[in-house]
Amino acid sequence: MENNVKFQVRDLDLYYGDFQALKKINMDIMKNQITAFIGPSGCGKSTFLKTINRMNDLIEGVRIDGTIHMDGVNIYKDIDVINLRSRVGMVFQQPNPFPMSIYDNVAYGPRIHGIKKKSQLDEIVEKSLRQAAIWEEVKDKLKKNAQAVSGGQQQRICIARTLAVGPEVILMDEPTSALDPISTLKIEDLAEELKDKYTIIIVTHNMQQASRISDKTAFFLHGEVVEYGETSQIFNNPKEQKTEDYITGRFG
Ligand SMILES: Nc1ncnc2c1ncn2[C@@H]1O[C@H](COP(=O)(O)OP(=O)(O)OP(=O)(O)O)[C@@H](O)[C@H]1O
Repeated sequence: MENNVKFQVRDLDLYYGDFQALKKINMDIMKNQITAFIGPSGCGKSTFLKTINRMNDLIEGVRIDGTIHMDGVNIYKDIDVINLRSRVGMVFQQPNPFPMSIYDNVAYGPRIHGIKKKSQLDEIVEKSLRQAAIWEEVKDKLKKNAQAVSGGQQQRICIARTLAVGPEVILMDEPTSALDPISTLKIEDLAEELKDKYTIIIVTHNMQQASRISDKTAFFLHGEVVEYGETSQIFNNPKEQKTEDYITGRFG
């Protein structure tokens, strides 16, 4: 396997009971890039994203066939879920800080992983908040409840919480859809900065966002990947008529 491939997805099918939500997905997702998933509502973007850190395993009646390898390791067979989730972090559509202080939110994961020393936690909290481009805004109110700041700030705190456990991959499920335009741009800038160190996969309904920040784009329709390639190619010169129809707004 090429060593710049982070995830190798082969013939992935996912069923919710009788309903097939993903159909024969084949995709190589690259390290240190931003990969965007686009497509109309219900086409399977979030379902696919969640298979990457095995969030669907929690749902009753889900069946998954095919394989996903991360750095050559089968994530459904050869790695436990706890380990996988510490390496593959996730940021959700609605900022979801825990009802506790900003500091405790970011220290939460490291504490679960057994880090107790205050100086070490202080260091991780500051570093993570800095990386999430929110340190300057919250450094004087780390004891404040994380739910009592703006939505855009909450989302960056959630990103810091994800970074604090030292993941390699960040999955983002429509991370800016609940945010105002300025906060959205901050998260987009942040994603671009973070890709030097992380592999980022983002589900977005916002096509400008996908074309602004992603390196590769996958267009999903009815559980299938219609087209996957360089973002500039997908947006400027799509090979498939269905992709063109979607990105030009002819259906959606
Ligand atoms: N827990 C579930 N049980 C049964 N069906 C589900 C479940 N979650 C999703 N689905 C179905 O699977 C399909 C894909 O859903 P998914 O949420 O992955 O789509 P999406 O492309 O992310 O949509 P959106 O853009 O609206 O978030 C949809 O038809 C949805 O109704």
